[in-house]
Amino acid sequence: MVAASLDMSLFFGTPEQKKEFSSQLLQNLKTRGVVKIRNHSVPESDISRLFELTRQFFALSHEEKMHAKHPPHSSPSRGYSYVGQENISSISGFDKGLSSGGNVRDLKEIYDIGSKDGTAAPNQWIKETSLPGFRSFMESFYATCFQTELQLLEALEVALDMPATSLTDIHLTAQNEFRLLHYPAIPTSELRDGTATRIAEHTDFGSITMLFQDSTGGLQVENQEQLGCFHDVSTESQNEIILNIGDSLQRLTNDTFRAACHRVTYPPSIKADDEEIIPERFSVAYFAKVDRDAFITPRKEFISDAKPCKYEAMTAGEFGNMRFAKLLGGRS
Ligand SMILES: O=C(O)CCC(=O)C(=O)O
Ligand SMILES: [Fe+2]
Repeated sequence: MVAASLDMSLFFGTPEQKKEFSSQLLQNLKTRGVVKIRNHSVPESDISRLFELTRQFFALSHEEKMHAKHPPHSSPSRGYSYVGQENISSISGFDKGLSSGGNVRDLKEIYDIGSKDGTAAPNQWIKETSLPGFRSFMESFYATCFQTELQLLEALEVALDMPATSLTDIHLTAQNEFRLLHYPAIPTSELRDGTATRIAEHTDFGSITMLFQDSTGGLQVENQEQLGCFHDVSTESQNEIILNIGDSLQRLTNDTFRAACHRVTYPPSIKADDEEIIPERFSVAYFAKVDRDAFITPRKEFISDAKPCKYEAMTAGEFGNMRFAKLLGGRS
């Protein structure tokens, strides 16, 4: 099953078109777990610059990147983590009541950025001279993504029949996370015995994730109508946004739709038995988060006698801290 591609210009059209886009969005997230979006409000020129700077960032020397190193106890994540430092298998199955995915190494290096006004944890920057313009571009790209995030949340309010602004109102402090990812080129043999992967199976834990990926391939998402079955999410153009929901929105809607499990492994064109080099891959994930002091408890419109409340009261901040504690436990 392939991920559908939706035209977001409908959202900006007539009220009927907006409704049509919104219900297609929800339907696809419910069944396929992920949807691709084109004609959204992030300018193509910004996405080109984003990939250019992401490549340049990871091409810097280890010392230059370590100038912005992830502080040992930073929660949420901030700054640079080299290959092997963060292994997401420590939180595989986290909110699904499953045991973790064991001790699988992720062969990725990452750089995490939060809001520039955030109080949760300070951003960590490389020297301006290492990559001139990097910081100012990333700060402004964060703000651009925030506007698109609010539009997508509005579309979900429409599709879910929620009161207007009920989702956007709990996202106004923009305490989001923004992650640059680089998966270095590796021989297929590195992934063969299952002790290492590019990124292990997991769900995201914010409300929605907007992902940008290059054309390398390897991203897979669990089919929501056939759990346990993963399908490839290829990309026609790096300008598409790949959208999935996270645990917080699953909780808020009392499982009306579920956070889809996803992972990155071999690109579809390469098989485990081939003796080949898997090319390097770049992606950027923008994780929209519910405001830290807002509750992610199921809202009353999603609770009924037939569908009792599944989750206890908890703020987004408390939920995030729980999850980061687990992730920090898996760091080397
Ligand atoms: O690199 C990708 O395409 C996915 C990254 C991801 O799932 C994450 O960072 O949560
Ligand atoms: Fe993810």
